[in-house]
Amino acid sequence: MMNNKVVTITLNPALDLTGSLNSLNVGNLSLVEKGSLHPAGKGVNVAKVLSDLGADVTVTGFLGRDNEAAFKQLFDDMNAKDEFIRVEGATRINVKLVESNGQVSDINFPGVVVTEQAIVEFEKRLFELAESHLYFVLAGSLPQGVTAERCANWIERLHQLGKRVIFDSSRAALAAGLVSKPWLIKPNDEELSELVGQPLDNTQKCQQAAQGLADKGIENIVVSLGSKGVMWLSQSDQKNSTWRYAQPPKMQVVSTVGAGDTLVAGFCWGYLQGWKEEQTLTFATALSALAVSQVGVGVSDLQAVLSLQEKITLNSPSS
Ligand SMILES: Nc1ncnc2c1ncn2[C@@H]1O[C@H](COP(=O)(O)OP(=O)(O)OP(=O)(O)O)[C@@H](O)[C@H]1O
Ligand SMILES: O=P(O)(O)OC[C@@]1(O)O[C@H](CO)[C@@H](O)[C@@H]1O
Repeated sequence: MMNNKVVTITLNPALDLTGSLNSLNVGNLSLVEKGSLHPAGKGVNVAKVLSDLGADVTVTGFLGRDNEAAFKQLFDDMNAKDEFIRVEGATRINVKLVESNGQVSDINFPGVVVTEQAIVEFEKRLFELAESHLYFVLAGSLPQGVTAERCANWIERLHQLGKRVIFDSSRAALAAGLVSKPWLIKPNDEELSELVGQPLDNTQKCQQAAQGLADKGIENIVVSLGSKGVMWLSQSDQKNSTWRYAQPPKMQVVSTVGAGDTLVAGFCWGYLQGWKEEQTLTFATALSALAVSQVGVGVSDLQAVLSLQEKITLNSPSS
């Protein structure tokens, strides 16, 4: 059955201030050639891509009251239902400096302070949304005031309600959230390496690390490998696990910011559409590969994604 509805949760959104420059001179003057400021944050980026693809999106999390206008405008443009809890202060501004060789320096700020009262309000809203939704994408870092354990508890409760939680976070939040059995996680290779506490310098090691997580009861482990593509371990039960590896062609990189969020959105869309796994993987890989040729996220040309999808190579990871 086709299901178009999804909730994205961004506990710590951001306005991204992106500057393109020839090269960054750390500790010295750098001249930005072109700049833009746009509403973002991992869950918001996922929502934007899903909405461009045609999903019925509801967005929630915590948003600072002082600078909400750009977010409200984006949600209106996306036709998304705005269920963000408003909190005192301003949503953070994260700085992204993109050099002409494609290298990105991310300077991420801590974000607003969330009170206990706002958290209680958020919980109420989240579980109301669970009455009418199956898919939840929880993406990004935690603001001050929200502990990794609290976040893990939300995943656990959604899991117990039979919801499909797609979880993309890092550091302590990722480690705590894993215990709550999200339905799909998408670490990049560095995050996976940090999680298992060892370098993952070849595919086999990546595979072993992902298998260890699957053994703990996570059905889908998607490991993003930047320009090298995507490895996916899907395990519907202990006996049936499948490894797939998709590689994109070489792309002209403008900015990689949001590529991971676009990949998450592609996976979610494939599931919402009821596609077979290979179709979902090649589509999501093409979608994210194309995303690196632009600043910000969004799908402006679906035909270009479908053409690129035909150029995605599928292998088993050990080959
Ligand atoms: N240079 C590239 N060329 C082609 N595809 C790319 C490139 N960089 C990223 N991608 C695609 O985007 C996906 C996600 O990228 P990456 O592994 O960098 O995620 P990430 O580290 O979570 O990104 P971010 O946090 O910046 O959004 C990759 O798996 C790949 O499909
Ligand atoms: O602090 P987090 O939530 O880990 O990351 C936030 C962020 O870097 O992620 C997005 C790109 O993935 C950006 O839009 C945003 O600034």
